[in-house]
Amino acid sequence: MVNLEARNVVKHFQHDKYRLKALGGINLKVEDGEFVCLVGPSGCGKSTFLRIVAGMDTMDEGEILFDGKPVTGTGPERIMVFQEGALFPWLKVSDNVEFGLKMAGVPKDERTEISRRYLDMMQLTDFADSYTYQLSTGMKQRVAIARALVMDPDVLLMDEPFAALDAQTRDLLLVEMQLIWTRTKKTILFVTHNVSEAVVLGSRVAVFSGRPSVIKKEISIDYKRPRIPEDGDLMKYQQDILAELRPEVKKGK
Ligand SMILES: Nc1ncnc2c1ncn2[C@@H]1O[C@H](COP(=O)(O)OP(=O)(O)OP(=O)(O)O)[C@@H](O)[C@H]1O
Repeated sequence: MVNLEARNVVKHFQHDKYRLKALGGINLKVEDGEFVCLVGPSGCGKSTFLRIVAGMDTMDEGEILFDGKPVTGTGPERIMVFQEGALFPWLKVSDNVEFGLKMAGVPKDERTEISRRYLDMMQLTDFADSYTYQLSTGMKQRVAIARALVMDPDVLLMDEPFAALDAQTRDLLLVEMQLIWTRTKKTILFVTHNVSEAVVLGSRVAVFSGRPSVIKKEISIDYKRPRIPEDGDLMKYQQDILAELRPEVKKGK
């Protein structure tokens, strides 16, 4: 079943006197429980598109449908996972994870039970009472993911969440992310500039063209999980994506 659909999404930005057309008509259908990675040249509008899907930014033309209904703003069914920097340093890890539930008026006992479950899933139980500044970057990123997951959204929107991580931590999180997806069956839209990351995570990869961007090609990754970046059989998919991407990056230069 399709639960998220972008129809001809167009977005301009004003730069002094120049009106920049960022999104040139994005069309994308995402089935319930799919993991779709968005790749494209720098500045093509991936983050802009994700913000529009989240309801945090508006579009000039087109529409986003969730379960067939137009999206008109933010909603609890679509949650953006912010970078680890968006955590609250004055709150303990458990309170960071519970924050959205508290805002939603969920009673303390229930909040604690839910956050314990996700802290366990993210292997953070021993750090529940620590402050976020006492954690490594990878651990903070896991807190940020747990904070989104506790809200039990249908759709998780992730904008380059692993970009600031060292290679080893990223490899661990790539495996964890696949386990989380398998366990929770969430629909995930994941922006990355890293093609290897996209083929490891995605059940499908959508390649954006240069600005004004459209989705140039969608590539299904039908391959067993959990996947690791070193798996040589994934190279074929990477090459297909890079063949689409290279001319777009060159055009932009
Ligand atoms: N608030 C804004 N005001 C003006 N222009 C903007 C704004 N946000 C984005 N843009 C422009 O829109 C285009 C798309 O930006 P966006 O950040 O969505 O691209 P991206 O594909 O996510 O890039 P990257 O991969 O480098 O993060 C860029 O040319 C950028 O300059």
